[in-house]
Amino acid sequence: MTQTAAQRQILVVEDEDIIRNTLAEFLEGEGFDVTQAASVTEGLNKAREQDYQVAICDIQLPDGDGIKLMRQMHKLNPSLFVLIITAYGTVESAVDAFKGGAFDYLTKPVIFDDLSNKLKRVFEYRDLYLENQKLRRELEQPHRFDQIVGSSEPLKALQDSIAKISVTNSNVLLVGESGTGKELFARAIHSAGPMKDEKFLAVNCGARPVELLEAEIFGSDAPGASQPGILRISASGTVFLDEVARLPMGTQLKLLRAIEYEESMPSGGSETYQVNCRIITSTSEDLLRLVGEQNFQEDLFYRLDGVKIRIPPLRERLDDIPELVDHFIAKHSKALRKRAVSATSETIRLLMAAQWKGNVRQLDNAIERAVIMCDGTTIEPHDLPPDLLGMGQPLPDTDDLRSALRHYERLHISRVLRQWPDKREAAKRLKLGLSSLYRKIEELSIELG
Ligand SMILES: Nc1ncnc2c1ncn2[C@@H]1O[C@H](COP(=O)(O)OP(=O)(O)OP(=O)(O)O)[C@@H](O)[C@H]1O
Repeated sequence: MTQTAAQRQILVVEDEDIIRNTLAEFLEGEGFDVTQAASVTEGLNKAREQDYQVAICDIQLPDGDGIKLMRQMHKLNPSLFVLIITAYGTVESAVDAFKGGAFDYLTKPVIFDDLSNKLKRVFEYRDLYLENQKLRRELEQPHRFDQIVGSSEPLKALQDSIAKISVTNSNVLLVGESGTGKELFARAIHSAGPMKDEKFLAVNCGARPVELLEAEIFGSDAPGASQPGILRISASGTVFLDEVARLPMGTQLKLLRAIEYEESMPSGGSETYQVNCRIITSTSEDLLRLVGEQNFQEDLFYRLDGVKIRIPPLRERLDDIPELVDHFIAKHSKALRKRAVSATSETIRLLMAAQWKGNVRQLDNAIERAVIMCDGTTIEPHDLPPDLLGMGQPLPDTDDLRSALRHYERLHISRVLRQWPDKREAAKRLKLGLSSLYRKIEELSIELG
């Protein structure tokens, strides 16, 4: 998407006040959103606070050089494009600037026409570059299913499995924590299968009187309570039984029969009917454990477990978060008629450090809230739900100060470690020595993710 000049943010790092102010004035006149910094330290701080699209940096700054600053800013934001300002006639420094990753350079005194042309080029190139990256990501995913967002290695492997299984029309068990996308994957399997034009019918097997549940699944011919039942009306489509472990034991036997003999009987009826559909089941529980506890039929378990797909929790595929965030921002901005278009790198970094016990559904809800709270077009860390990073953790259940301090210490160190998994970096942030950090991890029994 091409942005207008007003949406484009430029950081100008130049120590000479008069040059910096003139540049800023000119750029603002051209419609850019300009932030000024007079040193490496200030420039770096600004780059940490916000993502700029372009930075214009003087090569010589009072506390360091612009090329080093450019390298550090690239680490924070790899899609930042930099124009370096060099003194007139210093070819070597222009070469250094290119080697260091600058897009182009300007010589002092800066000529506005030259600056305008170079900026025009940089933004055109940047749009093409980002578009190209997006296309490349899409091309790298041969089995991409439209609705499934993410390109982490675990998700790619999952998409491969789904692509293979969907064409066979066999029954499938999807195993994954709540909110990982089991229903979404069930729909994807159906839509990529040979019977994609037939019906997809879903039922949640939890919390319902057994008669109602059985009528809904197998049908009922009882007078006054007749129901077709999804196994009967799905014909050769797909039936999705969500949370299959919640089926009562007797109902599980009926399901086993429907799968084994490919036929079923409605309650209160006297004639069997053919079951021709694909049956996709899902569970967030450990079925084998339930079999051990005699809460799940062993035969049904072996039937279902044959073709099983595990959907990894979000914490095992954090690389999907940036794409999911973009996807949910677009979804909610549209629904809420808001202008939010992106999240800052800091926001993404915080999101990647959160625990996500509620998986993708929780991320979806967090972004919805952030889109509502967001004032401008960019989602900032303060727009996120406050309890996301453990700020809303339960209070310690003791009045003893020492235990309470240990409790907070554990929470704080765990949060920093999630955010900075590299222990050296975490120790630096915590202002602890590395060995002290290791000692604390052991003393406080901190689990490492
Ligand atoms: N990879 C993904 N890409 C896009 N949206 C996703 C993805 N995974 C999950 N979602 C979305 O997250 C929400 C939760 O997904 P879904 O209902 O399929 O999860 P579930 O595992 O079936 O949850 P539950 O077990 O609680 O029923 C849905 O809005 C779904 O569209």
